[in-house]
Amino acid sequence: MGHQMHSFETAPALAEALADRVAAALSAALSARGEATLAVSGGSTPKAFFEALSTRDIEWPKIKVTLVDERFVPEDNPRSNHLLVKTHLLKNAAAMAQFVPLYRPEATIEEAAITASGIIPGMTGPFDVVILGMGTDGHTASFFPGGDHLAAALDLSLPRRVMTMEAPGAGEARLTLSFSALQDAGLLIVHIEGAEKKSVLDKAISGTDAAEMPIRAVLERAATTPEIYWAP
Ligand SMILES: O=C1O[C@H](COP(=O)(O)O)[C@@H](O)[C@H](O)[C@H]1O
Repeated sequence: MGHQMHSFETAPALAEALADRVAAALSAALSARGEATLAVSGGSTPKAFFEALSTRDIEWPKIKVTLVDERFVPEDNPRSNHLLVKTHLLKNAAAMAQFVPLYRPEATIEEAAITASGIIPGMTGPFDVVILGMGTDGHTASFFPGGDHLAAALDLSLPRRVMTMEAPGAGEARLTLSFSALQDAGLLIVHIEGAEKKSVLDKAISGTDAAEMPIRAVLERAATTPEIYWAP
């Protein structure tokens, strides 16, 4: 399996181009089916892209947005990916989107994963668009090296679902979509920025062990060819 590389001179140029690309993919899905689904990542990288996408003139009320992963913390926690999306994406035209959070206020994270699996979009068929990030440890979504459920999360024979993940480098316990739910998106993007992440990506490309660098599962085994958007 290969990948397609899109390199930009600046992060703002990447944000605008990626917003155009995602908006076009969502519009195409809306024309075909009357609805569209988008799963986005958290972290610090997507902020400018979210801001740009929020201004695109598409039929946001018909678009369901969710997260590829989330910490098991409520929306008002500063480390919540929901808070990030609310602050930077669900505004301007995109304020009308249907956001479906991964976090559920259940007593345990296991119960939250079961509840979320029954509610969030993308559990019965491919997402129209998935935006992945990547950490400098090679994690993507909450597929962390050393994660307690990493093997199951990457197992394509297992159904689409929301899973729990704990790992030494993850901080809080996490909720994550399974790889089976992400890898066949109509448009599969890996969005990374900076020289350090480029060298992490190069290292990932030069090896095969997904347990060491889970982003390799995306690069090697995704049904949809991943498109990497990178700027220094
Ligand atoms: O923990 C996470 O980190 C990755 C990468 O985040 P960044 O801050 O380095 O951009 C992100 O893709 C993931 O959604 C998030 O939960």
